Amino acid sequence: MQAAMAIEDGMVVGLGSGSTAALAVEALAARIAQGLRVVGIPTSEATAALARRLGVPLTSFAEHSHVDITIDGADQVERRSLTLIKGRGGALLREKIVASASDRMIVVVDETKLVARLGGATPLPVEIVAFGSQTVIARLKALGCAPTLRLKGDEIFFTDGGNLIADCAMAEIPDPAALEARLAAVTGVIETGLFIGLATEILIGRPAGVELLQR
Ligand SMILES: O=C[C@H](O)[C@H](O)[C@H](O)COP(=O)(O)O
Repeated sequence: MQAAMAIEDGMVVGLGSGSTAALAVEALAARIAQGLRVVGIPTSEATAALARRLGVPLTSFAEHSHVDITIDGADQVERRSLTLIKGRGGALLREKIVASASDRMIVVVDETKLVARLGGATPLPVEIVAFGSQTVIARLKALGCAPTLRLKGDEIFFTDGGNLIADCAMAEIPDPAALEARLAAVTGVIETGLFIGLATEILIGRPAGVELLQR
C-alpha cells in the first residue's frame, strides 16, 4: 500500500482502525520485517491486537507526545476541504486524539467515499457517555438530526473507552464546523466523527490508479 511508503526510519506512526487501516498495518509490518525501525500508536484495541500479531512495535503517548504520520481510513471525505466522517467502526475518539497529535494524517479510501458534501447517506457517529444517554440523544434530536443508538447484534455497542455511539442521520452537512460546535456543546457528547482540518493527504484508490488530494 502506497501510504506505508511514506513512513521513514525512526518515526512514530499512528495506526488507524478499520479494514483499510488494517491493510496499512500489514504493509508497515512487511517493511519492518525488512528492517524499518518505527513504533506505532494504535487507535483501537483491534488495531493493537493486529499490530502485536504482525510484529509492529507499539508505544503510547506516555512515551511519545507527538506522532509523525498517521495512516487511517474514513467513511466519507469532502473533496474541497478534506473534512472527514469517521467512526463506523466505533474508534473515532482514539482516532481523533491520534490524528490531532500527528504532523501528517494520510487517509486512504476508495472513490465511493469521496463526496461533494458530507452527510446524506452516511450518518455521523457521535460518541456519548452511557449515563443519561437518553437525554443526550433527545438533545441531539432537537439539533435536527435523527440519532440511533448503535447496537451490536441485540446488545448495545460499547466503544473501547466504554462509551456509546449515537449514529446521527441528517441531510447534507453544509457547514461541518458549525455542526461540530453545536454537537460539542451538548453535555454528554464526548466527540464527533467529524475530522476537520486533520487530514493532510487523501489517497483515493481507483481502478486506474491512485489519486492524491493534498491540503
Ligand atoms: O471507527 C472506524 C474508523 O473511523 C474507520 O477508519 C472507518 O470506519 C473506515 O473503515 P473502513 O476502512 O473499514 O471502511
